[in-house]
Amino acid sequence: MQLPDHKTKIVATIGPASDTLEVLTQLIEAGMNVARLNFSHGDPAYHGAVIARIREAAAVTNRRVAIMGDLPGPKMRIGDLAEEPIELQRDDPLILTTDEILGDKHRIGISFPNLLDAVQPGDRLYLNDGFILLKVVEVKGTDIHCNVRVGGELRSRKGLNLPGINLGITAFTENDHDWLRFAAEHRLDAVSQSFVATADDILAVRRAAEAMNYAPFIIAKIERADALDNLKAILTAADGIMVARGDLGVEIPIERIAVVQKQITELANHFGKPVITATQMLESMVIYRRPTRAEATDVANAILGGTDCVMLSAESAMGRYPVDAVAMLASIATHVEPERSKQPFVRAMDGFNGGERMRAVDLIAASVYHTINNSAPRAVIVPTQSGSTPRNVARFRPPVWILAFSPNPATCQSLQFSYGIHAIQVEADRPDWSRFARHWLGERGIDSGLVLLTQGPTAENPCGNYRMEILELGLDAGKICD
Ligand SMILES: Nc1ncnc2c1ncn2[C@@H]1O[C@H](COP(=O)(O)OP(=O)(O)OP(=O)(O)O)[C@@H](O)[C@H]1O
Ligand SMILES: CC(=O)C(=O)O
Ligand SMILES: [K+]
Ligand SMILES: [Mg+2]
Repeated sequence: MQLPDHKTKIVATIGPASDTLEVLTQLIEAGMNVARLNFSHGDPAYHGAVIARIREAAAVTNRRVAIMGDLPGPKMRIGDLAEEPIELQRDDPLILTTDEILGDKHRIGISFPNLLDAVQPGDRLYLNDGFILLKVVEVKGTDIHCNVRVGGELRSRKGLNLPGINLGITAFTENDHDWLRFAAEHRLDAVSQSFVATADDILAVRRAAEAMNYAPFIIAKIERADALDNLKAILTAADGIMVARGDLGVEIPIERIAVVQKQITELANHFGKPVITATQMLESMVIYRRPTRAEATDVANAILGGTDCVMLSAESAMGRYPVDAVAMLASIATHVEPERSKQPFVRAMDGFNGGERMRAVDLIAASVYHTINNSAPRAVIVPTQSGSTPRNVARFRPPVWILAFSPNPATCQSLQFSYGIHAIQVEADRPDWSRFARHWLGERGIDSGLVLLTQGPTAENPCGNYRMEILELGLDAGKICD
């Protein structure tokens, strides 16, 4: 059994640069664990065809790949431009209109009628991830007259952000509902909801999915300021979380991104839920074969800080070097992970020391971690139904792989998001895991050294105790000891 040299998981957005069977196969071989489809771009027919090709590539390479559909949320975008790009200069007048037009450098369409009531003279509007700044001069009829404060190049369908202006809309929109149905029909493993503000936004997705008889792994994308006040509730409601730095870096001052990223990551580690660090990780690789020093360092710092996944957006969706970008993430992770300090362990335990009693699963996870540090086992085997026990162990970032044995295929797919966990689907839950594990390892030629095994109560064995076993392999060849 050959596992990768790195344990950080890799999410890659699939787009025109990467949607062929050939490139998808190469992305998987380079280390892509999760393929992200951004439903803000492309129609259902396009994404349907891409999903089929991702599954084909996974079958060809015999690797597990999860697919995540990114629900756009109430992101405002400009309409199409007659000619692009256009160049906006400082002090230019510019009209944003809710009229349906093909835009030019004087007047640009916006498909969001509420905007007329929400803005007033003096407000700041940002285009294209904050690169272009407009100031509102006046609102007249269906037009918002603006003045360009910071100019730049603009293309069709780029995003519009209004930091600090409440548009009174919830994250999960009708359009998202349609895309969720698409995700359900294609049995996607995960969906990520954009612009989450509260736990209710996640519950809305979950309830809508339930009504479709669909139970995806749900990722909350943190990209607006309000969400930062509700992080614990959002993490409780969601299955995982994403630091969506593209919009977040416009919605809050860009100077705060580093600290907010660290706080979200620590909290997710504490909750034992996976966290994805996203956007511009290797941005210059859209054009160049090598990343900048700053980008390579950003990826490394995200890993050192405890992220489960690193994500590519434009690099893999529309860049020149999608496969090199995935390989670069894998290589940085391989070099950085062994250098991680023990801090994440201490952090993940924070809060349990202040009087709060540790849960049995935490005690087991902590025991596994201590045992690993003193014995260098070959792997940790964690049978699981929901995936929560292996995630609880993984949050201490042990230096060996956690092999999660699960009879639940959805659980196996969802573990693609978790650092250091390799999921193995088994036929059924069983009362004799240690015997099964020995046999399973033996079949793969693993017949010496130590392997740790954890067990807890299960549906089949509700009275089972929480325990950690130490399997000493090959001590007594030929004799069946268990
Ligand atoms: N399916 C697709 N078809 C065409 N272009 C795509 C597709 N997916 C992504 N892209 C391109 O890659 C760019 C980067 O992807 P990304 O997922 O970051 O989208 P975004 O619109 O910038 O932001 P957000 O993730 O906040 O929606 C997009 O702006 C778009 O130009
Ligand atoms: C990924 C995403 O939506 C963002 O960074 O804004
Ligand atoms: K999106
Ligand atoms: Mg975003």
